[in-house]
Amino acid sequence: MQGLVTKSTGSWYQVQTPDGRRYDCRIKGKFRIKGLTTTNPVAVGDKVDFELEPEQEQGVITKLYDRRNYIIRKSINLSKQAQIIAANLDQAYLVVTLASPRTSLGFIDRFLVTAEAYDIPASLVYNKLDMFSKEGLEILSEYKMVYEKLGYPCYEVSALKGTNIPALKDKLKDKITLFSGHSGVGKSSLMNAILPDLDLRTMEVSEWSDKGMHTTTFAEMYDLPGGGSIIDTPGIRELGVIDIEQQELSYFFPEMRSRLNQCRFNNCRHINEPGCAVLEAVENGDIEPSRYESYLSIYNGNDTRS
Ligand SMILES: Nc1nc2c(ncn2[C@@H]2O[C@H](COP(=O)(O)OP(=O)(O)OP(=O)(O)O)[C@@H](O)[C@H]2O)c(=O)[nH]1
Ligand SMILES: [Zn+2]
Repeated sequence: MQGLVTKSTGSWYQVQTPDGRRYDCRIKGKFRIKGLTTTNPVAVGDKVDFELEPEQEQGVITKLYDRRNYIIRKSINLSKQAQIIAANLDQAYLVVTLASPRTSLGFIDRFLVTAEAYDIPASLVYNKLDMFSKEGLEILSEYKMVYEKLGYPCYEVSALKGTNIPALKDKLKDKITLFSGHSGVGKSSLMNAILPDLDLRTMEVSEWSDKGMHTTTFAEMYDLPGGGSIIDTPGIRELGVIDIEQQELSYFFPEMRSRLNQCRFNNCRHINEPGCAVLEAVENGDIEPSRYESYLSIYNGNDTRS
């Protein structure tokens, strides 16, 4: 049978067939991806073949189909190992807040660079709109302008009050969307507002523990009532930017990418080179200083997680 992986614990995978049934499956044999050593070979969003074990409700995954794209998380140790979080995404949404807690611009830019590197369209969802003062709303519209100009759609919502949730739902229709965000930005509240029957989740989790499966999920997919699905990544703070060479980094900033062929040197690092079109654009205000700071920070390998 063919199915879609909707949940993964690293040893168990939940696979959904086109008729909507879900089966718990294990993996048999080895699945290797060229050039990438991963701790989990199959991830949420993967299309697989599986066979049910005789007289059992559980199955064995026998084939993994090619991925359109995938996102990974670096392992904590220094080995080259990575964990695949999700595969075959149509878009990635980062939930952010301007206050309580404030999502830093460095964090946002890092997320956007990662999405560019994986070739996944990214959007920003500003939550807790109900908390904004008049000045706050002005700052918000400035932020939105910066990112929208770069081609990243921005939405302002209140999960608490339900503001602009129907418009957001429209954008999710028939797409597979990854939701990401710092702890406390209201990602869970937002998902509850989008998926009215999310209470199902807690039930499923306890069912899994009854079977003695360990229930630390990397990611989980939920179907939207009107078509499409969203992928939640509980406990994952940041997507890993691995495999980006320093020389490639500017390519993942759209405002730099469009100027790269105007630099005097074709191996320009855009740091202090004469005739650098990027530096020139920063100086005359065509590139946002905060974006350039993020470039330098990622270039120098600094952690911008705060
Ligand atoms: N005022 C306001 N508060 C909100 C809104 N959305 C969420 N909150 C509050 O923000 C806090 C964090 O919300 P959660 O939904 O738990 O946030 P989360 O991002 O899932 O965070 P973790 O559960 O830590 O991963 C809670 O106290 C929510 O009630 C909103 O739109 N407006
Ligand atoms: Zn340059």
